[in-house]
Amino acid sequence: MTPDYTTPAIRPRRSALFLPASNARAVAKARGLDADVVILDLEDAVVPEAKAAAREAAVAAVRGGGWGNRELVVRVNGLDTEWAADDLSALSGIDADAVLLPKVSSPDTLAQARALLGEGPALWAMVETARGVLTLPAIADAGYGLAVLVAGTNDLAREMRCRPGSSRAPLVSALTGIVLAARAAGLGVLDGVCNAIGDGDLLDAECRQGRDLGFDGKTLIHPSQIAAANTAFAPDPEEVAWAQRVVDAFAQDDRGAIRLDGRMVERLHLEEARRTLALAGAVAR
Ligand SMILES: CC(C)(COP(=O)(O)OP(=O)(O)OC[C@H]1O[C@@H](n2cnc3c(N)ncnc32)[C@H](O)[C@@H]1OP(=O)(O)O)[C@@H](O)C(=O)NCCC(=O)NCCSC(=O)C[C@H](O)C(=O)O
Ligand SMILES: [Mg+2]
Repeated sequence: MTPDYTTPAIRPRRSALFLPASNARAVAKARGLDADVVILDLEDAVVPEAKAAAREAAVAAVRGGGWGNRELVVRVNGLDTEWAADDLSALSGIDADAVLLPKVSSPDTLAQARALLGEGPALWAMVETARGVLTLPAIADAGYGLAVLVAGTNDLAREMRCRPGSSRAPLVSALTGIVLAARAAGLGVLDGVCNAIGDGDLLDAECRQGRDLGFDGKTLIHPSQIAAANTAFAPDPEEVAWAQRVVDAFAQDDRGAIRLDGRMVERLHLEEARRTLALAGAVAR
């Protein structure tokens, strides 16, 4: 039977922390951090001379356990590089939650990766090439155990030759496209990284923007960024209180649309409210 890689229950993915798999100190530290997802990187954060050692370290880190409820993901090198086949075969059959593929520009990349990986971890795909953005529906619908799309804003900005600035305006249409493709295919979706370590205002603004665009969470590069993402991508107390009021109101009134606090509320809002409560409950757990 083909494994079901989609996530039936709500799984918070507010914060997804990248770290080089070659950095033993960071790997040890990550086991105690409050990130929902830890991504051990074999790609851009690891220099060519360290690729083999990083791969061994990633496998050892997965096998070593101690990750608690965090989702553990390994980002492999691009399928067109000399390292990808070894990365994927080393990860086949081990207990990572997912393998993150960089620079996915077509469904073929997912097919090739799945063939090398065999059954096992889900696939997550980075959308960070112009071609990848233009091919989004086919990628998102391709199957092969694809569970999450991840925006790669650094590579995308480089390819587009745009200047995102603090508003990220030049990237917004691509970010929206990534969210739309993920939602249409029932996938999770994560925003790109904020490179400015120590600029709390910029990080907060990017987190709010990502949340408002519809992302589930944000990829991060430093432990100091986790708290901001965890706060921004969790329902706040007012949202939770409103969601509970919507659920309670529909329990008393079975019409399709009702009036609550001077606003029209429909059954679609009830679904949304139930999701908010489920996410808040999952975060609390
Ligand atoms: C960016 C860094 C290189 C900064 O490193 P450094 O200045 O050494 O950090 P600190 O001195 O502030 O570190 C303090 C302690 O925290 C640990 N640490 C640092 N970063 C991490 C981390 N990401 N995860 C876990 N722990 C971390 C340090 O080890 C220190 O610990 P201790 O000594 O015990 O106190 C560095 O932060 C870093 O390497 N970040 C991750 C870089 C990375 O993975 N990049 C690739 C992914 S992003 C990407 O590729 C984007 C995408 O593809 C796109 O195209 O957009
Ligand atoms: Mg990238």
